[in-house]
Amino acid sequence: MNVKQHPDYQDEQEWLEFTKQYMKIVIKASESDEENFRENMKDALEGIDFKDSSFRYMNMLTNSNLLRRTAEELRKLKRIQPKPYFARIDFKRAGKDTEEVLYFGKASLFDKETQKPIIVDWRSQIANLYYDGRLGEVSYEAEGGEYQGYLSLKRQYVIEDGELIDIRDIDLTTTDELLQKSLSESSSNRLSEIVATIQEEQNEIIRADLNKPIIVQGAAGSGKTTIALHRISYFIYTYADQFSPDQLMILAPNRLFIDYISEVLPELGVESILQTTFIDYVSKCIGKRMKLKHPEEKLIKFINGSEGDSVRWMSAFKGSLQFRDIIDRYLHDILQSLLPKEDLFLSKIRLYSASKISHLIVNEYKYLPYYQRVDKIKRILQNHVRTEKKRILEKVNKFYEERIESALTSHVDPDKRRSYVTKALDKKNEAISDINKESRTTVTSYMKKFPKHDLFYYYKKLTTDHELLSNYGAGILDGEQIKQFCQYNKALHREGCYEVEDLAALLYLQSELYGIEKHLRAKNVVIDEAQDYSYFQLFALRSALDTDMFTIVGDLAQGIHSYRGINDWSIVQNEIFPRSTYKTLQKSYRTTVEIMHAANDILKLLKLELPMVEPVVRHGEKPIFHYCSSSHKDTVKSIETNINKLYSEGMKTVALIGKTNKECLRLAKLVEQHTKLSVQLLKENEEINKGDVVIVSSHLSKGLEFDAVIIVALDESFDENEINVKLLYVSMTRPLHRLLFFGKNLSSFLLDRVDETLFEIIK
Ligand SMILES: Nc1ncnc2c1ncn2[C@@H]1O[C@H](COP(=O)(O)OP(=O)(O)OP(=O)(O)O)[C@@H](O)[C@H]1O
Repeated sequence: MNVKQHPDYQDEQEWLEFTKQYMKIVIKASESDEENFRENMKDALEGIDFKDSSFRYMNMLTNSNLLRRTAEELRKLKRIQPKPYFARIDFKRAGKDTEEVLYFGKASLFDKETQKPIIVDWRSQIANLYYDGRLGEVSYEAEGGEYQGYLSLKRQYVIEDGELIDIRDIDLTTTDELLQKSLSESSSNRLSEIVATIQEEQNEIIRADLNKPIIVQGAAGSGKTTIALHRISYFIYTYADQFSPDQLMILAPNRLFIDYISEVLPELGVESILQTTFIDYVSKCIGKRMKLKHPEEKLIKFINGSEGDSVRWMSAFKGSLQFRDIIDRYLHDILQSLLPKEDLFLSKIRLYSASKISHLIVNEYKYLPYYQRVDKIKRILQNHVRTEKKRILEKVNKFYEERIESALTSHVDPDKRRSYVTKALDKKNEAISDINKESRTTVTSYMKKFPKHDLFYYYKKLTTDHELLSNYGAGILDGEQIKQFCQYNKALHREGCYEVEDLAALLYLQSELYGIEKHLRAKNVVIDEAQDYSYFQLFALRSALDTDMFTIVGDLAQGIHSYRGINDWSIVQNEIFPRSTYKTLQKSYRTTVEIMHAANDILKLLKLELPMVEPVVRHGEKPIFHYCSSSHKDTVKSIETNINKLYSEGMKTVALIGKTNKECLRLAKLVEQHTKLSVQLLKENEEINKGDVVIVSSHLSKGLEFDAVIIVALDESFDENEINVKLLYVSMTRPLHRLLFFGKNLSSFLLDRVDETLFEIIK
């Protein structure tokens, strides 16, 4: 239907014009306010000097705050100007006669005179009425109360560059057309905000109790990444007064992924939030350089089946909560080693007993990391010595003064008297000088007796010292395991290396022994692709950050690091985040029904206890299998022809996925040699170039999406084992619209195990 045929077109057009005009006025006013505040600040700054009155200083601060707020407001309004709102509801509150008409957008705008909303922020409580999806009797919660009413209209708009393009009314029978439209659009390599089409089950997660951790098991393409980012936006909006965005942290699998999500954050009003990877974060916390083995090395060996079972269990063990238990036993003994055996003396007077100091370390300063407790003890002893020194000196003074006084008044021979007094004076001076000298060194030499080792010393000792590990590992590891573990770690240390699996323990030890700097202790954390974390990694993060305010999203079916990662969310919930809410997302929004059905058949091979993924109804072509020709040159030429065809059909982003980097490297060389395609061989720390055909390994493609994907197996097939199946499943769930395979046989992609009606074959 043409938008002009909509019965309310005229009214809607007028409202849009009014909103645009009003925004213009507000923007203009804010710009001139901004200018004024800037001028005021300049004046205040010019006049200010260090002796200046607090009035001028306050004036400058006020203006700078106002300037910041106005600038923020301006930025927000300018950002939403081309699309001021995306939806409307008509809602009659119970007991009221008139209906409220509310327009929802990405920021709020109020009529300055009446204080009535012109645009309501999508993150406000009342917006739930729009997202919850029902017409009729409804209710929503706000500020602790529940509000009832009647929802008579839910309407969506397509507005582009301030022009009203489409109006869609949603009733109980029509499906969400806007969602269908937005899903059928092509991707530009970047995630986008979805505020207009957030679905009910997604809305529940975005707005789930912000004071509790949440764990989300979501199918590939169910919107985990997207909604995690929307939850951050909602958090910032809700807690604008209590939290500043720099107290929030997103942990992503690699820099490529950070780049991929980073564009959508400003769109959601989320700025200056820490985005990092677990490896980078732990390195910063430790604050010392360490050589880390490239995590892919081990993964590749597992993919190729060339890594033995012993490495598998050790990798899993380093990420397990049993390893944490061993470290806890070890920490207990480290604490004991920090307790002094001797008392502290000054001039033979006992100032502090060892038991009192131990009591302070073990009980009073329990809230501090071990070595910070020791530092605190040092400060306390220094203060104590300072005050005690005065007292002791007074006592010494008094002692000699009394002696001298009585000598002076005695009747002994004057010469003897003189000699006695001189000696007494000398003794006094000597004693004073000794006390002064000793007071300067006593604490330092006392503190020297405390062992002082660094993090790596402690960790290395635990992981390579057979006797130590046998002691702490009793009941957890058997003799053979202890031997293997020590040998394996000794070999690593000989290379001067650590591996990713060591980082959980290192982070935990760092936080328990030395502490984490304040600016690194985020108050709220989002972890994406969390299935690749180990239990100990999550525990160490929670413990180091001293908060359980985590949003954890992941998909066990994509757990390609499951040899060391999570395979059961209930353990995470019960043992690490007991306050958490657990949610699942089974609907996939990314890909078509045809592609999802084929991917589901692959997923079945995993025998995981996860339900099959339900695609949102959007049809497309079946996946197509192409036989590779006997010459690689002809194969890549055929790939080129297919890619050009995909472009001509409107696909904007195309990726070639190979199983490993080695396969991709080979493919990239062949493509560059024999075709005219412009390609980018994607690396972990790179940005995606728009317009290039991306060549990416299956494990790195995790989390990304493209309009069309061609999975290629020149030399490396996907075998039927857990890790290969997961990599194939990840690769197959990357496309939005089209999926092609190029391989020697159907079995290269386990398609011989897939229902043959679900894909086509081209010879
Ligand atoms: N409610 C929605 N409206 C429109 N698009 C949506 C919606 N939910 C998800 N999408 C789209 O679906 C795609 C998949 O989303 P996202 O990447 O967040 O999923 P994911 O669960 O993190 O996937 P994966 O685990 O496969 O990486 C994205 O293109 C996203 O924009």
